Amino acid sequence: MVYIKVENLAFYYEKEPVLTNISFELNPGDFVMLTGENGAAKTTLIRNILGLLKPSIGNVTLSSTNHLGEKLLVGYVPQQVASFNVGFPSTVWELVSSGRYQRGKWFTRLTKNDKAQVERSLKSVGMWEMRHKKIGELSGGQKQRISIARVFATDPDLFILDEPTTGMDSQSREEFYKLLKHNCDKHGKSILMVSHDHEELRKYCNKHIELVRKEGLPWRCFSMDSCKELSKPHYSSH
Ligand SMILES: Nc1ncnc2c1ncn2[C@@H]1O[C@H](COP(=O)(O)OP(=O)(O)OP(=O)(O)O)[C@@H](O)[C@H]1O
Repeated sequence: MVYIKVENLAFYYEKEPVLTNISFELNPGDFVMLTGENGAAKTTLIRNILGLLKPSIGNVTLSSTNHLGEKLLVGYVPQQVASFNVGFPSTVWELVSSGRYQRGKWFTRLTKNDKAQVERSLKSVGMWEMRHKKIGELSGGQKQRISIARVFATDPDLFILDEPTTGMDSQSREEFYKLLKHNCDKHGKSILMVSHDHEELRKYCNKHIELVRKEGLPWRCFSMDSCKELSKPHYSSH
């Protein structure tokens, strides 16, 4: 089963090419790191996958179902999402709980199950003790963790994370990578993560996509060599 299939993708801003020759697949249980220098179009690639930008050439296909045959749920943490202002009125618990409400059902009460998932999500990013704090009172790194916890609370099948560990210290980063890997190996979750922390992250990932600039390409245009297999994924749906 394939969650994301990218076939010969190229993308142009106006007439300016920034991506060319991108092809890869992401399967259940895959933990994929996406690297490349600043401006290598990593975010642009993610926005093409999410359907926020339309490929200029080629195709991106996102599965409609997960490995259990249910609707595929995608959790996206954009780059530098933690920009809630000082006056943001919600508490940590309220914001993360909002990940459990389904669209159009804002007045439904959280079930016991929902609350347990919110608790697990907050604990997984080390923010349980801070659940009663106002969002505006948190540090940048703490706000970033809350954004991640909210995505965890939705229990997605596919995580698309754009530099999610910005503002985290190295111990928290390592714990976060371990948690993600556990979710891939044990529950068949899939992850596509943009990162500049590739030395550390490569211990946890099973695939690596690097966007590189090749001889003969326009100066802003990046391409990929391969989707390198770093290890075998542990998860098998059979
Ligand atoms: N809306 C836009 N219009 C025109 N050019 C853009 C637009 N957004 C990004 N670009 C350009 O596209 C290129 C890729 O940008 P992108 O943000 O995808 O890179 P990135 O690899 O995610 O960078 P970073 O590591 O710095 O976050 C850059 O040269 C950038 O200036």
